[in-house]
Amino acid sequence: MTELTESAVRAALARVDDPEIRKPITELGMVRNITIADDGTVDIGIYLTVAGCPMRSEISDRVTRAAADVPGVAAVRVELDVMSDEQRTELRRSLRGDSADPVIPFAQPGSMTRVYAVASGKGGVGKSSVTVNLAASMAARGLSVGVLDADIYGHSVPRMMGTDARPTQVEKMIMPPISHDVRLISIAMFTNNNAPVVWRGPMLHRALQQFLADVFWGDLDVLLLDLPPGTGDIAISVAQLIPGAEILVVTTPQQAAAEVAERAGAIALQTRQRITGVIENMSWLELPDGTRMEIFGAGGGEAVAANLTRAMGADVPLLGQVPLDTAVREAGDEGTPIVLSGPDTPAGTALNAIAEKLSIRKRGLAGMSLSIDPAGR
Ligand SMILES: Nc1ncnc2c1ncn2[C@@H]1O[C@H](COP(=O)(O)OP(=O)(O)OP(=O)(O)O)[C@@H](O)[C@H]1O
Repeated sequence: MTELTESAVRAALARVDDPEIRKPITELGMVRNITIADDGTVDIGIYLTVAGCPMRSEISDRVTRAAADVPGVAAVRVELDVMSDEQRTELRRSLRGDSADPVIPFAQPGSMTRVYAVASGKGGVGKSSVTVNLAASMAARGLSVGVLDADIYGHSVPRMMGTDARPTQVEKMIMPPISHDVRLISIAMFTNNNAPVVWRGPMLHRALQQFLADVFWGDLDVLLLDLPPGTGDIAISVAQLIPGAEILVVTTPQQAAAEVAERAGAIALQTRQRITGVIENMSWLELPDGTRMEIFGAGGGEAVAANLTRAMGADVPLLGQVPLDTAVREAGDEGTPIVLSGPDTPAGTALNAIAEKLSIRKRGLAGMSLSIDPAGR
């Protein structure tokens, strides 16, 4: 029988990731001590990043499971401790580098993250529903995905993703809750009891900047921004803060919605941002006999795509049409997006197909930026 050693237990713990930071706890300085008794009982001391860490029982379970698997271990006891200020500073430094001022990682040259700003001309067209479904679908495809809910007027993303978790703060870093494998930050997480937020342009700009810079997003393949409806200041802020962000326009087939969506897109002309495409939502309702009832008319998405193509002088495709389906709303209310809870429904299929078109990693096989890009950027 092989002898039970501290290094064997440590090797097992190296496979335990912190649930929020998603890096091995051994690399994060979270293992305080490993003590092995003669009878095979292993005592493990673990440093939590903050007292009252919401993940404490999850971390304790993961550590117990990993250690229990080591041959020769008879029992595992985990003692939770909390990092000192110095340890937290050290952790922040190891994750963030030494820079005193947090920077927006997505605005740095060579950033590997594709940033999609989801915009619509008016409210209620399903922008948030589209955002959470694209995010969940891309994450299910193995991409590392984040969502920033910047829709201060109707921050519905946490509910649609089924989480009411609050972010943990380590030093000045905000750890986003993770739901359906998507890292999530919403203004709703920073307000009391869903109180409406009345913020003017400069405050919004500051909030957005903070969420982009202070949140520990990790190495994202894709970040989706759920913007407030309209062509307001926030679209300009996005362009200033992340010049490489691309725009996805969500509209309904209704002509009026199409007109406002176009205005939302027109701002991209001024800010020189790329419009990746148009998504038409609420396109039709499928009746039990299989016929389609076009409740909001027809052709809006096609018209917006054609007009934006003309205005931008570059192809702006209609990426897909998502039918009206009560299952979309129910899935949102229940906190599991339809792409996961009903992937074979017409709406789930349409949203998954759009997500597939957008799931293009910037990073190459060696983690380096490729000089060619299938989407022609
Ligand atoms: N394809 C669809 N079928 C059925 N219901 C839908 C569909 N898309 C969205 N909905 C429902 O419509 C309502 C509005 O959607 P959502 O909140 O996503 O819109 P929004 O454009 O983000 O609105 P706002 O920006 O004003 O908050 C929600 O109740 C949502 O569940």
